[in-house]
Parts: sequence; C-alpha cells; structure tokens
Amino acid sequence: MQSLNDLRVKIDSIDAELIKLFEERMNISREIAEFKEKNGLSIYDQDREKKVIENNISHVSDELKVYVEEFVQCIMRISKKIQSKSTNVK
Ligand SMILES: O=C(O)C(=O)C[C@]1(C(=O)O)C=C[C@@H](O)C=C1
Repeated sequence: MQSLNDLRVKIDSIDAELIKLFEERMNISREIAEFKEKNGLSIYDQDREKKVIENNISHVSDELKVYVEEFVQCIMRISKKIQSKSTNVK
C-alpha cells in the first residue's frame, strides 16, 4: 500500500492537470461567448448541454455517471458565468 504522502502527491499532480485544462476550457468558453455576442445567440443552449453530459457520462462506469453529470454541470455553470461576465450576452 502506498503512503498517504505518495497518494497526495498523485492527487496534487492530477489537480494541476485538471486546473490547466479547466483554464483552457474557460478560454474557449470566452471565445464562444464572443461568437454568440456577434451572432445574436444566447449563452444557454439546453440541447448542447444535454449532449455534453451524455457524451461525458458515456465514458465512465455506472457508479460514476451521477458524479460525472454533477461535475460537468458545475463546469458548465461556471462557464456560463464567465461567458456573461466577458460579454453583454445573457
Ligand atoms: O457550446 C456552447 O454553446 C457553449 O456556450 C459552451 C457551454 C459549455 O460550457 O460547455 C456553455 C453554455 C451552453 O449552455 C452550452 C455549453
């Protein structure tokens, strides 16, 4: 069994990757907001959100599906906050 410290080192490394990807995703989200602003589209897209959730839960075990859905919904909630802060789109 690995030591607590070894396991925490692994978690820290995974967190660093997650945060880097989170930042990248939010930068893309800002670009999408600019596109939506220019093209008169609203931030919230229910069909797209359903697809994002379905796509992501399809890759995980049944046990994790409910948590992945919660995780993706949380990411999209933050994404929408960033989109509305960075543009005049609602
Ligand atoms: O795909 C879009 O239209 C986006 O604005 C991105 C995004 C997301 O963060 O995935 C955010 C808001 C929408 O409701 C749907 C998806």
